[in-house]
Amino acid sequence: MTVTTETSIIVEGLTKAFYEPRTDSETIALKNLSFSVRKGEFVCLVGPSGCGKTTALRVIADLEQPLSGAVQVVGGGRPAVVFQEQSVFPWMSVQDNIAFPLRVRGMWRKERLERTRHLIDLVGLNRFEKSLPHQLSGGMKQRVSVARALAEDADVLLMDEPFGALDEQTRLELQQELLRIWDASGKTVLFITHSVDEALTLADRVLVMSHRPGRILADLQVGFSRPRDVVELRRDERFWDLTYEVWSLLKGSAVGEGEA
Ligand SMILES: Nc1ncnc2c1ncn2[C@@H]1O[C@H](COP(=O)(O)OP(=O)(O)OP(=O)(O)O)[C@@H](O)[C@H]1O
Repeated sequence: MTVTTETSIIVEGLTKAFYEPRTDSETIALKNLSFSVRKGEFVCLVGPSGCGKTTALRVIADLEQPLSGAVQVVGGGRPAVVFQEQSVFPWMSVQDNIAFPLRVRGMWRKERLERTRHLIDLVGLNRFEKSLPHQLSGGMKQRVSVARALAEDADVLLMDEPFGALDEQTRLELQQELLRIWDASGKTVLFITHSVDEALTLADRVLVMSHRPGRILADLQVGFSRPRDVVELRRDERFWDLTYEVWSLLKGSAVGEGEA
């Protein structure tokens, strides 16, 4: 794989297996997975349930060790991660949740307050600074998670089905906001989703994975112009052509086909 100054994430020949001592069995989650992501690119990983998407992301985030292969996040710094389950601290206000990574970094109070205020503004949570998570809707809690990940100020943002548990309308709203934030931030985003629709709405490139053990079936360019309007996009015939293409690939990769 050619590594250039424009490369942000490199995944090469990644294999990961989980051993289950109770049944003395092994699950091969990933086998020889390779791909790369350019700096500032928005890449979505789609694939059937259990194909190893989360495992790949956890290895990239250094939360899991691979059996073989290598991962490199160029430019240093740990990637920030947003998970599907709302990973906010329930006892902390919106403001304190978002400020947490800044506090850990030892940022001075004045600067921390300014930065937190900016992030609250960015994710549209004004008037809710003092609220506790249980007083917020699911969509609002995910806004807090996104803001907290942005507070980490990492170049790479890894997102694992962050909008998966939300209703369609809230999901569309958050997709639009994420695009706006990403446009302004220049961050590299690797975003996992089950939704073909969501992947095509957000990504510059969609990587389609096979059933477990996951490998890349296709690497599709999504050439819609930016900034995108998540609703208007649906008037574009290419959106539906690509939807068909991805679904055909997923349908062609039958369950068990790729099992080791
Ligand atoms: N900690 C673990 N211990 C044992 N097996 C695991 C572990 N984590 C994942 N697996 C197995 O590895 C395979 C891949 O799981 P993974 O969560 O990466 O898939 P996924 O594509 O993210 O699935 P989904 O889309 O449903 O979240 C699955 O068969 C899963 O059961």
